[in-house]
Amino acid sequence: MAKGLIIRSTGSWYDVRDEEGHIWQARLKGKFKIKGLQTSNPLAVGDRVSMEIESETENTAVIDRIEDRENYIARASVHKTAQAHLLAANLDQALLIVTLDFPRTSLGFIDRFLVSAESFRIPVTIAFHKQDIFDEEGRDQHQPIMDLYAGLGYGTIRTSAFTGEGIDELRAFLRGKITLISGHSGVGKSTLVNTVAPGLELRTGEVSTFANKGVHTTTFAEMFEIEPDTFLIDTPGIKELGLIDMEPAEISHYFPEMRELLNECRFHNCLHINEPACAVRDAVEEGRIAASRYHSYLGMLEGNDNRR
Ligand SMILES: Nc1nc2c(ncn2[C@@H]2O[C@H](COP(=O)(O)OP(=O)(O)OP(=O)(O)O)[C@@H](O)[C@H]2O)c(=O)[nH]1
Ligand SMILES: [Zn+2]
Repeated sequence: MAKGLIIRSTGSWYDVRDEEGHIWQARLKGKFKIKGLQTSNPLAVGDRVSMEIESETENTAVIDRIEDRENYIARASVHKTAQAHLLAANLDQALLIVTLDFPRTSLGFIDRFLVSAESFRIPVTIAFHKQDIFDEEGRDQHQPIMDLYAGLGYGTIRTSAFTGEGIDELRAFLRGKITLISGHSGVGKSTLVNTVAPGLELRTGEVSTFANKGVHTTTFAEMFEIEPDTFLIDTPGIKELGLIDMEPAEISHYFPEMRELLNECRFHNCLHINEPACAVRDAVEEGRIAASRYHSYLGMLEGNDNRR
């Protein structure tokens, strides 16, 4: 019996890293029931499991137990069934890479990601990348946006793969943790990861997934060990990270600045649109809640998906 961490999933086979760092090819034991969450796939990257070694020579094992998850991320199943598709489990934190230009990441996209992460209880740090591109004025324009998110409890960091700005800080942030890395196409995710972990190719031989520019047809996440006990998760499906089964009245619970006012609205099921005596709308009018955040909120209520 050995304990391990799932670092890769291809559907029915899993790569499981044992405590010595050896990687086994493992399958799930025939009759295996997981209580609780109904998902279209039973296990995901980041799951901690117990396994029985099957063959030392063929390097195979059989998974017979899974430890309770701290958290997980999922997205609506591609086949539109009621079941969610599990993307990854036991994440310590997420790093959202954004660029205020070249290309511009919209605040709506950032807010949507933050709401999803809040719903999955994953703390987020936002990297404002490609700092080298901006002149002094452009750098200054970052500050109110960074202050907004820092004020809401999110980490913020300025980074550049070309000047090295923020790279040491980023390394320290990642050390010893399992981190989900996300950002839309073109923000420089691959470049940043390769700058933070230049030896990644040598260590995993799997870096192609990070650099892969193709259409993401696979929906299986992969975990990269960039240094001992420091893992990055790249989930192909993360761009689809949706507001799974989120009731309209629930969305404001995932805006920290709205959450703390909810008891002050007259109606307990207030949607903060045009109800009387709404504490959230008062806060927006008085500038205590940023207009951009409220705008994102209304967009999510309307089912606007802000994916671009
Ligand atoms: N100026 C500047 N450009 C950068 C920086 N980091 C990455 N880039 C450039 O941004 C472009 C996109 O970088 P990638 O690393 O391929 O971006 P990606 O986010 O992985 O993109 P996808 O693979 O499409 O998801 C490339 O031309 C990079 O050279 C940076 O810090 N500064
Ligand atoms: Zn209200």
